[in-house]
Amino acid sequence: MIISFHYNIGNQGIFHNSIMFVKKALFAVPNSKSLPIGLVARFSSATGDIGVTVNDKTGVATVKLQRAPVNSLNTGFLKNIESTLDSLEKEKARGLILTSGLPKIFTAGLDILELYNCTTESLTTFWTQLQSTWLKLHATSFPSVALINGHAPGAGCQLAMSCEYRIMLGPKYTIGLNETKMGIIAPFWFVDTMIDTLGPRQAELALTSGKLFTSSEALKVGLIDEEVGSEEEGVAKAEAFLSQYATIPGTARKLTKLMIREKTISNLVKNKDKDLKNVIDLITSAQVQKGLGLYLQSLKKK
Ligand SMILES: CCCC/C=C\CC(=O)SCCNC(=O)CCNC(=O)[C@H](O)C(C)(C)COP(=O)(O)OP(=O)(O)OC[C@H]1O[C@@H](n2cnc3c(N)ncnc32)[C@H](O)[C@@H]1OP(=O)(O)O
Repeated sequence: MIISFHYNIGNQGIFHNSIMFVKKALFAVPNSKSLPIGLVARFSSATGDIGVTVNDKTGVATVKLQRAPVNSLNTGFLKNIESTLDSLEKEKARGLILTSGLPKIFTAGLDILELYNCTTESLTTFWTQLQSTWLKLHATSFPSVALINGHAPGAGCQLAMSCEYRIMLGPKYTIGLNETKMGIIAPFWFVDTMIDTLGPRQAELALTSGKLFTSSEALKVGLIDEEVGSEEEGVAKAEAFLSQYATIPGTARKLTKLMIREKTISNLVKNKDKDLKNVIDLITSAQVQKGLGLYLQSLKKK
């Protein structure tokens, strides 16, 4: 077994090293870093770090999101995720395992600091990037698995639902679209995605109450496909899921996926401007700004 070392200087000048085994090759992704879990830096860089490893036997890429402290999704991080997906498409990856390199958090969803005290201009940049990153993830040509190894509220749940298979580490973490709890409304394409995943009845119950599901509750309603007791088990299950596609012709697989997702995708593509306007009207209102301020304070007080 050959072990190779990679030394990267993080955005904030923090020194990292990582150990990768011979079966895995470092994938050339712009702006990406490979950080071992134990060396996650406690800073929140503008673009975050994305660790990408590709198994050179199977062609499956493991993408680890790393933007301390909670992988919240800001414009730069979303852009970084989108570039990573672009690179994987270009390099013809055979599968994706999307997971977190941080302990306890898959992603805390949208960076609330992008919503609070924002300007119409900054919100437009942020929201347009979110739409674009989501469209890319939702329509990848390769099969995708979310290995949810921590909490996944709000847009964290949305990213997970856009993968084709969800495996969640139990039993401590929660997942769901909790927007109504914050006094905001999930955008229509979040709602569409949840309906596609849970069916209208369970989606309505979940969305109206802003429910955050434990892993076993999520399994019961079909929000996740498998619950596991350890990350190792999760990786093994993700690899097993993806391995079934090794013998399925890629184009037939991809076109079938896109046919099933077409309605939800084209609903956003056709209504991007309307969606943006809805968000600007909602988020810049005095009432929502006050609520977001209180929510941020409550998170900081914990
Ligand atoms: C029309 C608009 C629609 C909007 C659509 C989408 C909705 C979203 O995605 S909104 C975001 C939804 N997410 C949440 O509500 C999660 C909020 N966070 C949490 O519940 C907890 O932080 C979490 C369970 C994720 C982690 O808990 P802890 O491990 O205990 O960490 P802390 O709570 O101490 O947090 C550490 C640090 O991070 C800040 N934080 C947390 N979440 C966010 C966030 N989403 N955006 C920005 N910042 C966040 C938190 O305030 C702490 O900050 P400091 O106190 O300064 O360290």
